[in-house]
Amino acid sequence: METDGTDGYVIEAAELRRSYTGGYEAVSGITFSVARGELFALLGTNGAGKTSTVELLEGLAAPSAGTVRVLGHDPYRERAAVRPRIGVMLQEGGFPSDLTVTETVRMWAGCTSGARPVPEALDLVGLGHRARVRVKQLSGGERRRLDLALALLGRPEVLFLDEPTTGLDAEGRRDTWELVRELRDTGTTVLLTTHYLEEAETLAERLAIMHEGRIVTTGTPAEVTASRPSRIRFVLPREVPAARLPLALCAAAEGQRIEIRTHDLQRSLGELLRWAEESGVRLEGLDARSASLEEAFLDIARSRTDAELEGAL
Ligand SMILES: Nc1ncnc2c1ncn2[C@@H]1O[C@H](COP(=O)(O)OP(=O)(O)OP(=O)(O)O)[C@@H](O)[C@H]1O
Repeated sequence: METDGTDGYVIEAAELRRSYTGGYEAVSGITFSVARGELFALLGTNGAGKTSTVELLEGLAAPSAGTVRVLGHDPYRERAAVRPRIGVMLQEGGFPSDLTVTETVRMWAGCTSGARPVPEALDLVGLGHRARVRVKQLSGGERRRLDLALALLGRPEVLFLDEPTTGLDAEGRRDTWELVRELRDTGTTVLLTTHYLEEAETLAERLAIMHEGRIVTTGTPAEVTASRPSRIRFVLPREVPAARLPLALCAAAEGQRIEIRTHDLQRSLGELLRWAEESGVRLEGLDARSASLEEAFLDIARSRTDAELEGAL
């Protein structure tokens, strides 16, 4: 394997910016790095700038400012050095739809150095049984898998997956997760963008959440969720007003529906259950859960918007 000259980081972005014609800045100075063999997820609200960022990393466009290195090279200026070592799964592959699955992969293999045998690539993504089918007859999920087969064809050291499981059913999604994990376990570095927070929570070792062109938070999934509150929800019986809840439990009430947000789930839940027991109150639909990435994400999107609103006043 070639040395990357990067002290273990195979992707490095520093103060990266990207402006489109007309001056709109979609990426506004982001800095992050991905270590060899790491699975890093880039998350964000719609239009946050994820695809614009990934295209810079893939060398499909040049940044308007800042630097990007992939495997120690500038992926735009030194494309010839980088391209054979990366695999790219775009959001929409766009294949000639009259070709069969095998013909499509074979055609792609012709442009890929050291390509895997076609049957191996198809088996990897669970498309072996569809080898003779024309691309136009594939389902949306099967097309996504064909996209993935093409990205994996050259046994890439760095794999870019842009929304890899969009359109896949639950089983297909889990199969793809399994495959992505196997690739990571064999040393492939993976940069993933996704709208599915569960996907990022399950797969990513580290992640960054983007909002309006900036990275708002970054860390391991546990670090990103750690600062967020856990929550307890339940419905009080009609005859018990929310005001009767213990003062220490800071709760939001919508009629009889109660939501408690807490940084000490065990203590708050214990206190609530003791009170309910002593008062003989039944808590309907009781649900207690630790902060998830989804809540962290929503919190970030909301608080940023609130902060911006306050700033604008
Ligand atoms: N070619 C372009 N010209 C002008 N603006 C663009 C272009 N491509 C994207 N944008 C704008 O840049 C911003 C970021 O888009 P981008 O596709 O990178 O976001 P994203 O995070 O990938 O969004 P999504 O999750 O919706 O796919 C958006 O406001 C988008 O409208």
